[in-house]
Amino acid sequence: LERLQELHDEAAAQIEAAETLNDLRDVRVKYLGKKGPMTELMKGMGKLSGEERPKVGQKANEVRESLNSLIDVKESRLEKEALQEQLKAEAIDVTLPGRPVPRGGRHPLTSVVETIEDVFVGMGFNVAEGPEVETDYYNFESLNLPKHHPARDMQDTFFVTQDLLLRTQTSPVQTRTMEEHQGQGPVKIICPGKVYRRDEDDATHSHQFMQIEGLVVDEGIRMSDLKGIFATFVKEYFGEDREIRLRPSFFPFTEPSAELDISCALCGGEGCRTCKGSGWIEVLGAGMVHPNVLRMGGFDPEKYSGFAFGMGVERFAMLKYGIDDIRHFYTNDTRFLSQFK
Ligand SMILES: Cc1ccc(OCc2nc(C(=O)N[C@H]3CCS(=O)(=O)C3)cs2)cc1
Repeated sequence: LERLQELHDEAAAQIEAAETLNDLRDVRVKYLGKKGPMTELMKGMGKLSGEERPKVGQKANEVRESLNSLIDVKESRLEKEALQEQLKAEAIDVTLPGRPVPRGGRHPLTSVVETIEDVFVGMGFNVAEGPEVETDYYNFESLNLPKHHPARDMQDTFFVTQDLLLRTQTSPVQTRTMEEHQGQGPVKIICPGKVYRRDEDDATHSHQFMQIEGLVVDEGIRMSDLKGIFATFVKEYFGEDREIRLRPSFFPFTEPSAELDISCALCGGEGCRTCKGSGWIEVLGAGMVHPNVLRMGGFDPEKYSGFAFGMGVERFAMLKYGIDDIRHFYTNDTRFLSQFK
């Protein structure tokens, strides 16, 4: 009987000390299994006296039941703990913010072109595009720049062959569009696109840049139409409280010609670094289409008149975003580009 009690206490202690379900199973096999001490004891029952045998048998059953219930209790506790551990490990915090998905973005020049296009399309302009490799005729001659004109100078232009070149402005698209109209107005287009100049790159000059030119040809087009279109464009693009002014200028393809200034947004016209103290910022060039250009485009200058303009896209982007070096647009540095997502 003492032996049975010893066994019970020994096993109970190991059950209590068990840390995993495996430890517990080992204790059950060790004490209650076929080769365990309990079985050994039961084998010895035969040698006991008549009065002792039932007592030992009963004690043995009590020990076995007690150990089984101790094991069951411990087992369910270990299983509960294991489940708690698993739940904690696999817990998902559904309130966490989603992981950002890396995504691309528009190039700043693309978004400036699209914004300016929207304004002019809103005023009834169509968008026209054309080839970047152009003939000498469309890039120069049709724009009233006859052979040997200084603007054709080799130093400014990338020539592919004697007659083929990289366009220095998007004006050829306007000539091509006029030709397609067979002398019938109205023409009302803007021509965005890449242009190329054989020039040393620096903070404000790039050998490749973008332009948006425009052309309106119809009967009775006047300088006031030109001014009206720009008044609307500048207020929509640069803000309602911007003022505009036209300064006389010269271009071979327009007569009279002008340059358009807008009042400086930073100093409101007092003068600052951005507007070099003048209070005004030049944004584009324009003028009434030269009669020779109309004629070469197939329009009768006695019947039709028109105005045209040209603007540098990088200049608009640099004004809008406060960028100080034009080369940022073309070096594909994601530290620069990712600011415009
Ligand atoms: C048939 C045709 C007739 C006339 C045309 O006149 C296009 C014009 N461009 C300008 C002008 O100032 N352009 C510059 C602005 C900044 S820039 O990008 O460096 C080029 C004035 S009038 C075009 C096509």
